[in-house]
Amino acid sequence: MRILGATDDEVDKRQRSLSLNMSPRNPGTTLDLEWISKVRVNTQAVLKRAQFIQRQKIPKKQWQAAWLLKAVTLIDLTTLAGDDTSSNVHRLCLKAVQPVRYDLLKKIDMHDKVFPNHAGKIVSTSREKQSVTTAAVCVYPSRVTDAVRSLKAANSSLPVASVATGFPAGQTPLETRLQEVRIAVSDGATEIDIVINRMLAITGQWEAMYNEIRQFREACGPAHMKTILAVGELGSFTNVYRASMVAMMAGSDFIKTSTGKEAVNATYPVAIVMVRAIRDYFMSTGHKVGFKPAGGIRTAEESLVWLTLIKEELGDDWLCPGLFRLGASSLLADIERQIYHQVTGQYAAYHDLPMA
Ligand SMILES: O=C[C@H](O)COP(=O)(O)O
Repeated sequence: MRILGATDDEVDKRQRSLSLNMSPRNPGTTLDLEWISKVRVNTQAVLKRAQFIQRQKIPKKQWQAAWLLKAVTLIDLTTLAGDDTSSNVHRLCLKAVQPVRYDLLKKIDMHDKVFPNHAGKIVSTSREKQSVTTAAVCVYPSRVTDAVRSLKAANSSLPVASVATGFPAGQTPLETRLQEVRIAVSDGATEIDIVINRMLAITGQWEAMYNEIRQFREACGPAHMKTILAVGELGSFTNVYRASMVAMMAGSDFIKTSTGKEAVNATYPVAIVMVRAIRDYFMSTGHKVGFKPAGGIRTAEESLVWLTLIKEELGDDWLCPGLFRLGASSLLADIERQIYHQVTGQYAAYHDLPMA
């Protein structure tokens, strides 16, 4: 997988010039159907690469604590349940603002370190001067106002992400899906996680898919758009690559693996295909698109494999909230337990750590 029709010299030259002139958002491009139709993904090569990534050594001791904290700052802390209420969204927001116990951070001298958020700004609460936060909270459109209110009360500028466009199936009329995006933005969401129309991707209607995503991008206005491909329902790696590329050409700021509601969610092989598409798109256009694996990511160890995958495939530039997120509803609890273990040498009981 690489730029079609470009020589190695051209690619090198382009990469050098692009690193000096980056655009913060992806404006998209015209739809290049020739590129899409010529793509073929080598399944064996993808599987081999995914195995290699999984076999990489995981950092130990204080390095592990540092990597785990980094993972925390990249989480879109999510609740997407039918029984979500303003009170569990409030609890989620408080956990996002203070994801790791203050005394644990203090013991590893990380209580006053600052981390840039997706916009390169420093996020902190005035009360505790706590600077380790998650990257964002992610909720259903009806809960956006609750999240905005809770974060404001906590004096936090953390972004609120809203899923939209008939999440998770995307099987509602286009006008309804567009209206859902507009409402979430006007309620205060600054990030919108749209789902693609899988029917269009499965049947190869790339132009129609491109046009829909373009309209979602317009409806998002200034809000950053993450496009969920629901990879477990796309049938093949080649289709995943094609859908990734079409989504980026249509102006997605991020491409995201899954809703968390499909039978197969974020897997390493599918991530390899998506990040190679991101790299090819960057080399061809100069626009950096972010990547968000989501769905079924539960353990601290998995989070370290995800960081390794990004570091190996896209480089350190991508390891920031502006270009990488972990979408997860229950990952943070395990990471905090591991940090507790690193700091105290003991395993935390459930009552030792506040819940999300
Ligand atoms: O977008 C995020 C996903 O819905 C989260 O999935 P999860 O509940 O399996 O962590």
